Amino acid sequence: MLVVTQYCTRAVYKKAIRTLATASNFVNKTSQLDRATLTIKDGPVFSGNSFGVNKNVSGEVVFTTSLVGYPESMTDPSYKGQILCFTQPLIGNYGVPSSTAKDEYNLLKYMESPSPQCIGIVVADVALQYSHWTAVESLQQWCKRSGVAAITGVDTRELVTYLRDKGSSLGKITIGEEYDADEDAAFEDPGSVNLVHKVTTKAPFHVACPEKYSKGIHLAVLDCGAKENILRCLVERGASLTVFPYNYPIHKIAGKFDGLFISNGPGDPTHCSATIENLKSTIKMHGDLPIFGICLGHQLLALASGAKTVKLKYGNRAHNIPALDLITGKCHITSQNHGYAVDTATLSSDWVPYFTNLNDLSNEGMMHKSKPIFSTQFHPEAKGGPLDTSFLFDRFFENIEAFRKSSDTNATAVENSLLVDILPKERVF
Ligand SMILES: NC(=O)CC[C@H](N)C(=O)O
Repeated sequence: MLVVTQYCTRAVYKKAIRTLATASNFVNKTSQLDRATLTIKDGPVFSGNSFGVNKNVSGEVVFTTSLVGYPESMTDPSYKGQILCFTQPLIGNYGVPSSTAKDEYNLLKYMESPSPQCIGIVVADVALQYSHWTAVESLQQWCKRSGVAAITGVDTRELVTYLRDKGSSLGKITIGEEYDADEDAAFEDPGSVNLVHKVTTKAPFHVACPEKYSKGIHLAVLDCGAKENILRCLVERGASLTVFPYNYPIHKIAGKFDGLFISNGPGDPTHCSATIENLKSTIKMHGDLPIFGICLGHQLLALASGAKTVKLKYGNRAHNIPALDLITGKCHITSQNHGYAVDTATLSSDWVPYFTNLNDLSNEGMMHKSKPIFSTQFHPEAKGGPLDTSFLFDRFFENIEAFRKSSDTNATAVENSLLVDILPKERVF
């Protein structure tokens, strides 16, 4: 109260007092919610309360230690089919922003895709009331409306200690009466199917760069489940984008573009064998083309170059993971969400590792020794935050500028000849 009186005008002080009075009347009524159970396959069972859709779900249970960004994480297509546990104990207190608001590039303003991609969430303490200037609904309303099962009241410390010890596990959220082991249905493993197929655009679409920013650059993007902010990071640097389904024979048309970007996406990268073959051909046929891959894009590029990927014990999902730049010796704080990693020891002699994770020493990136190709395991576009490695997009654009100077491609003419005007302007579901 002292703080309030010291720094406020009388009117603001009165308003603050009213707010405090309301807050003291407020009870987070989670005990009035339906019962729910989180069951880990061959592991512990947690009782709690349901605040999401009234539906039982089953999937891989993973955890993120990020403190903010639950709307961005939940709409990240890389979480497709997973049950996501937040270790930050209070989730929902700033509500959920609009799922449909667009920015000046016709990209989603707040979300990474139009709806949640994880099938369930697990929290210690959901905030049923929220406050934020961008919020249009509560986390509870959003989960109910968009079909996400959600359980609160779980000791997430115990759950995460178990997952770190035993590794990412399959699990189920069941709503209603206490869990009955006899009614056990099969645990679904979303990782056993090609999840990229479910999230990729079904047909090419075009994101135009507004004239005032345009540098006349035209990029091809392979959409394996691209986060909206990745597209924004490319367009706001002056490129228009033609975004292709993940298995499009990109090698056949890559020569018409100023660069190729390969996006993030869900599941095991080895499921995308057509993409891996297409990338192999692209690198062989278009040796000077600048290429940049993020997360799954990095793993696909590594597989195309002959390296191998491995499944991590429990993955890296956080917004504060240190990655050492092996070229400059600088350490960057990075945003991550992945369960697989490239095995550095298997990189072929044409490639060098670019970054290393300073927590578990796993591979965080690679770079071709002579071609303008590099990729990172972490997310330089980082929604939500931190932005430390956004310079990698600038680096990609430096490669693009150098390529444009040395090649005679007229991207604008090619863009027109591809009839991009008649392509859809957003992802095709
Ligand atoms: N964010 C991503 O692109 C994730 C890549 C891959 N699905 C993994 O889990 O490792």
